[in-house]
Amino acid sequence: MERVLGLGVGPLAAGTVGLLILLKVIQRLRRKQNLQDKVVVITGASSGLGKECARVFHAAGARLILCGRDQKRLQDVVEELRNKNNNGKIQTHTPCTVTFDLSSTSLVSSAAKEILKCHGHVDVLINNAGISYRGNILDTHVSVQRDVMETNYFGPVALTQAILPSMVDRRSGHIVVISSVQGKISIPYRSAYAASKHATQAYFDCLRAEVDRFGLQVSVISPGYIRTNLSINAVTGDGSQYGVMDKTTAKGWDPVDVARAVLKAVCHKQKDVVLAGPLPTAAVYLRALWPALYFRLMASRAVKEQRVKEE
Ligand SMILES: NC(=O)C1=CN([C@@H]2O[C@H](COP(=O)(O)OP(=O)(O)OC[C@H]3O[C@@H](n4cnc5c(N)ncnc54)[C@H](OP(=O)(O)O)[C@@H]3O)[C@@H](O)[C@H]2O)C=CC1
Ligand SMILES: CCCCCCCCCCCCCCCC(=O)OCC(=O)COP(=O)(O)O
Repeated sequence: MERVLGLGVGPLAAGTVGLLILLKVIQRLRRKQNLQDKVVVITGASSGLGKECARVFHAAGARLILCGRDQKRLQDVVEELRNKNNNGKIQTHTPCTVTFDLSSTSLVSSAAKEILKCHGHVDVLINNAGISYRGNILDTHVSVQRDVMETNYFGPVALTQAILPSMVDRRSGHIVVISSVQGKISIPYRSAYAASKHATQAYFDCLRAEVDRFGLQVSVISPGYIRTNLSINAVTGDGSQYGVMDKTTAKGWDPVDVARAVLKAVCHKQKDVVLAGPLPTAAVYLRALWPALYFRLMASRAVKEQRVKEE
């Protein structure tokens, strides 16, 4: 009898599992967004991760609107993409550019009007632009804390809120924000940056819940270190440029891999993605599950880093 049952249940179980996997694959394919001809806005498209996102989304056939503060650098990206050979399978488009400083709310709202004029609507908004910070809280002007918040938090908030009504009207749209592992955990000497990224995480989590009923998507991407000019461009406590390529940044992820992960998050409508190695990922869990130990580790990290600076 057992043998009969064994013979009967084995193939039945295997069949059920196979069917479930097939259903999952079909569900995934149905949910997958095709980017051909989609209107994709990328802030901070002149360098680093934003520029790689421009390459990846352009190759996928998206109609890009590239944003940054420097028209010449944006135009260089446009020229590069215009001259790119595609294999003919995907129709690519020459990107538009919109130049503005994210840290000024009034400039952002007029830029949003310009963005909407390009193609009449936006399918995907990638809030990527940002600036980092290096400094001791004791020596940091409050104005620096505010400035980082303006660029990293209020800028994306203002741009998102200016584009959002048109997405709600169309019952369609995807808002992406590039946060950081530092949107989930704070490490010493990054107060302004970590605070701006924590605020970003909170705001976009609220947004996701509020716009779900209109069929809109929100993705928060939290990368670890990426090989870009972020540390060079970082501000210090007195507002001057840090100007150093940190070892952690130089050894970071290739921005191409992060840009591909952003594309995947859009295609598969992923809500919250952490793109980091085992140690930062473990740190995120430790902060949530055993905060006292995490705080101890961070306090000794702060002392060690201070000692290195003083040597
Ligand atoms: N590199 C890393 O280790 C990590 C980066 N990130 C995040 O990735 C995002 C991209 O940074 P990354 O590519 O690394 O750094 P980069 O310094 O290379 O790029 C930053 C981009 O942001 C734009 N930008 C900066 N300030 C403003 C502003 N006030 N208004 C408009 N645009 C502005 C810059 O454009 P322009 O100067 O031409 O205006 C530039 O294109 C940031 O949000 C960063 O926090 C997250 C985790 C790790
Ligand atoms: C169960 C064992 C857990 C052990 C945890 C030990 C704690 C290790 C701390 C690791 C800290 C990782 C910090 C990662 C920071 C990071 O990746 O930031 C990404 C950025 O945004 C980089 O910006 P920056 O300007 O800081 O270069």
